[in-house]
Amino acid sequence: MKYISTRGQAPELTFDEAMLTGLARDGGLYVPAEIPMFTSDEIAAMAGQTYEEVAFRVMKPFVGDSFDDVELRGIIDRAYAGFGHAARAPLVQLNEGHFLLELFHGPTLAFKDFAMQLIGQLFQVALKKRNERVTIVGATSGDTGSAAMEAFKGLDAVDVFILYPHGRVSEVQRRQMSTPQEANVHALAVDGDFDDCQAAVKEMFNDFEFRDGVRLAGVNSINIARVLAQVVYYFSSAVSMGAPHRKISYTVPTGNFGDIFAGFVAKQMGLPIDRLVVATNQNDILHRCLSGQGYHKGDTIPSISPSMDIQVSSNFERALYYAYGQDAGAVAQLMEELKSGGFDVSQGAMEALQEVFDSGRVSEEETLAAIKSTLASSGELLCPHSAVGVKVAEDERVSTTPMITLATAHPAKFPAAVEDASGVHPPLPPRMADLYDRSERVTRIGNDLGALKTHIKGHIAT
Ligand SMILES: Cc1ncc(COP(=O)(O)O)c(C=O)c1O
Ligand SMILES: N[C@@H](CCOP(=O)(O)O)C(=O)O
Repeated sequence: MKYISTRGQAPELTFDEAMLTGLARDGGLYVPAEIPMFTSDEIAAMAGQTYEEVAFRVMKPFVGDSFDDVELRGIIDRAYAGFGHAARAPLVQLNEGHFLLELFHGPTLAFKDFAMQLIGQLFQVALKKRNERVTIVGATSGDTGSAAMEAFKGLDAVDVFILYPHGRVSEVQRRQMSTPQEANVHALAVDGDFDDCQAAVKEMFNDFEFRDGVRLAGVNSINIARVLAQVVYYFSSAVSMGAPHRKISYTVPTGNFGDIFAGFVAKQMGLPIDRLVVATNQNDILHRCLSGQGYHKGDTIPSISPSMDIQVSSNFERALYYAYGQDAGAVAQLMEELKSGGFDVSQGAMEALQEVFDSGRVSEEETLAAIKSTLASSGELLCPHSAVGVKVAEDERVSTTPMITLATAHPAKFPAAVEDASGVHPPLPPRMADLYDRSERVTRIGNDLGALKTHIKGHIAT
């Protein structure tokens, strides 16, 4: 299996090379040169298998020769051993035809753990074989950062620097990033928003002297391995609902478009997904774009679903690549236009996007109301991001196809908003009960690329 850049000017790589490379050297994002397809029989045979077995079958064609079967099975088993639910990603019913896929039973209580725990293991094995070390720099609006620190803390061959927007993550998210005491993980509170953090990471990748000097790697959804690991739970959930003999739709609380892009990949692999519904909060650039208004940046407005406070949605580039018929030149041109504020999507590409994706936007009041009404009607306490998804799913459901909404984080990560909406204070799981007593270690830093690079170079273990 080979991986190619959405902008067409970077070398073709194998799975492990693409994973360790992160951003392509032409500024684009790696995608599989060909998306593998499963037959109906192969999909049907996944029913009743463990999550780990489904992960093996789904990941194997993407991994190719980069890891042998014994290595891959061991990696998958270690990745999910620490999850707090035997099913890993359990489905619960909210009402007739509407189900919730709980993706928050991992070590940091968000869906990011599914991919991050896996790539933590993949990195370890790959770096050991190559006898190399890397510097991971990541941007987070709260959840990627804590998941990355958890997956990579204490590893010899990796230093991790996580940039998060100062004052714009929840207190639990901040403490999850600032309290690990392992010397190889570093939390950097940047004076800016998530888009500033993500832009800084991409600029570091585009500065080849810095990139090669520190041997830069990325674990944001820039990294194709991250996105592919998220394909697995579309398969595990769909087969448990009757796929391939039944179509399923998904609603996905969306920010950087990685999670829903994983759903797009699952659909291309033959999973009978009917609609993929993008649910946004008031930072609704994706909803506006999918409604035909072009992709034009606005200001990021802080919300009660802070992990989705994103304007430049990194993986939308991958969706555009397919919508433009894999025309890398067209994608490169659009990304050039984005630097000056945005672009309009051609009619053909818009039709291709709308053939797969629907979208909806949810206000702050509606998010609070969705938390309250879902608790009353089903007993499920939602985090604000999942509530955005549930609200859009309820609005968008027009067919008899079952709808699965992805519950992307545990309510205890956002206790203030959840309590405000429902009157219920969601407790942290017992293993994290002392989070507020642990000492914090964080560096406050300006939104200044030079200062960030200097800080990182000065704190890498040699
Ligand atoms: C809790 C939560 N929900 C939803 C999202 C949006 O996911 P994506 O960025 O993959 O669109 C994020 C951030 O990634 C998140 O942390
Ligand atoms: N919401 C994310 C933003 C980064 O997304 P990623 O999927 O590209 O890592 C977060 O929680 O950090």
